[in-house]
Amino acid sequence: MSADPYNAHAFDRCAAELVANVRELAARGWTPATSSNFSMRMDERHVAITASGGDKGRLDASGLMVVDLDGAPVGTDRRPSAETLLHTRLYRRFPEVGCVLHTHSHNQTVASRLFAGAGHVRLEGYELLKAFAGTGTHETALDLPVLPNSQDMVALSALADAGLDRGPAWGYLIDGHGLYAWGRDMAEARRHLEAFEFLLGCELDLRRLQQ
Ligand SMILES: CSC[C@@H](O)[C@@H](O)C(=O)COP(=O)(O)O
Ligand SMILES: [Zn+2]
Repeated sequence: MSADPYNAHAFDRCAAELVANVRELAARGWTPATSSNFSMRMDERHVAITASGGDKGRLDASGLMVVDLDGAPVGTDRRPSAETLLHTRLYRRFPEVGCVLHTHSHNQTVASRLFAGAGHVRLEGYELLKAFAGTGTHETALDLPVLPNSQDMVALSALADAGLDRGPAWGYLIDGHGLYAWGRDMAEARRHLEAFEFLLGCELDLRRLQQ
């Protein structure tokens, strides 16, 4: 545990935004069985993140804590999300990223299995691609990476980081696991998460209908 001081107001601001949004995402069934984790950047050294375990549909500020960019708890002995390093790696790599959202929806999990062999899901020709920051037309393609799952977060976060060298992305899937999506703030991260969820649902339906 680090004692590195942080601004309590910054934590309260992030906590309020996280609690409201996480509960809404949980109400959609995207966080089954205590799965999923969520974070927001507080400042250049601190991140507010969900503690490990707990029903995300009942999240309140007591289910949130502070970690540094190495994933070490700050000012508490509580256990942060088991997947904290996947969050902090993104905050380290992209100074502009302000929010990381990880969910385990049915669509995300099925798509991660279906497209694991290809290593990505190609999302192409959809109007909703314009939901992704920097995309102004449907006449484009976005490859959502699919990574192999692992319980070794050091290895998995390094793999995710290497995958991002291949091109810009606002998210990745993990095989049999779920989706990570991020953005400059909560509103953008949530827009990206919702767009991925919708587009993955479209891809799954198309495959069913094309059988
Ligand atoms: C309850 S199974 C899901 C977990 O293994 C994990 O993938 C997850 O998303 C939640 O872990 P957590 O440690 O609560 O952040
Ligand atoms: Zn998970």
